[in-house]
Amino acid sequence: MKLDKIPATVVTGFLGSGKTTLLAGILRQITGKRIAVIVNEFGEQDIDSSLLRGCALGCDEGSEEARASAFDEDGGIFELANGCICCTVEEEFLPVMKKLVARRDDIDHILIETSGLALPKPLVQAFNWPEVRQHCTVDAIITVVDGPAVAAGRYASDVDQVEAQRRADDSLDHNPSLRELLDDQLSAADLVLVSKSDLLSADERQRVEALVADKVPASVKTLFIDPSLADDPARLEALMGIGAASEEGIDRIDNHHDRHHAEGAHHDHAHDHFDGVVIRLDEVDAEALEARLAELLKAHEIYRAKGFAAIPGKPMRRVIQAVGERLDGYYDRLWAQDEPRHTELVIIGRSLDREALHATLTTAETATPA
Ligand SMILES: Nc1nc2c(ncn2[C@@H]2O[C@H](COP(=O)(O)OP(=O)(O)OP(=O)(O)O)[C@@H](O)[C@H]2O)c(=O)[nH]1
Repeated sequence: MKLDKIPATVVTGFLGSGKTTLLAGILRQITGKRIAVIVNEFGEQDIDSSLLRGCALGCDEGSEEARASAFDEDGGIFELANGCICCTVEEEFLPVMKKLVARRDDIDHILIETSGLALPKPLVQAFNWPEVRQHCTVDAIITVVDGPAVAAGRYASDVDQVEAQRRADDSLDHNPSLRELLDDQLSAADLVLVSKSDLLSADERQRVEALVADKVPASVKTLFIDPSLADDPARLEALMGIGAASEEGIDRIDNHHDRHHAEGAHHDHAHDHFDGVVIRLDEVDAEALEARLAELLKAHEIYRAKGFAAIPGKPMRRVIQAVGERLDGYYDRLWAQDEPRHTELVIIGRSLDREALHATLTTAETATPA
């Protein structure tokens, strides 16, 4: 039986901002991970779920069996089509989460795409319900911002779309303006992805960057993405926090970093370049580690940190994950008898200085290695 919690990534962002494109890219690329997807259609008649369907739990042939055993009826995609997810948390979202919790041995990660009109906070609060909290954890709230729409000032003025959607569905209790929605979605964000950066000029990019920076704290980072990100599974997976706390995930990032630097890689993608480093430490003080991580998240261009820690006197290892202002830790499993008790963290970001990060984190170690 699984002792660790299933991480859930919430992807929010306004209508048409690129949430489904991002999720479909992830589901197409990621292999060997069993991913359940909750998608909140809200008046769109199945479009998003049909795009995603067939990709959940992997698109490759090898996953067919896993799909059949884990999600007989639904293929891994759970549609919440009866209204905006934040207005129907109790009736719609919780029952699906309970269903997933019951099948937790078959699920590695949950991806949730909210409707473009949803306010993410009520959804996140639902993770505090006892049945859900015990087995699931919010990995990150990722807010997708439509770069060209923000650059063109559409969020400030175009309230008509919201009105039209609201009239189309009685269960939408709130009536936010686009500006309010953007503010709310940004204030909940642990990480902001600005989509369609391939369509932005340098000036527009700066405008969007300034607008977002004005609304999020220093720890919450903004990354510009375009469709080419979908061709880069290692970094896409790392960015989304999928599998990064596993030994295998850590090795992949480590190898990718070393190869990348050995090749002196040059990227001219429209999306921001980002990379991962692995930090290895001995036993650490849990509080000190979290405090050091919080400092680093503010001071460096870190998109997320994930891994596990050995805490003195604790027979179980502690999973650590940090993104934006979200810093979580929980004990997931016993250290095996022949397993060395050590701490390993993957840090994903831009222009990362491994030595500097190590120098800060090593102060959380409780004993100097022999
Ligand atoms: N040029 C460009 N187009 C993009 C990008 N991401 C998404 N799109 C396009 O933007 C449109 C909307 O994308 P979706 O992924 O459906 O957006 P969404 O946020 O899921 O939309 P809703 O489900 O309506 O809320 C589609 O036509 C995509 O092909 C991008 O990075 N660059």
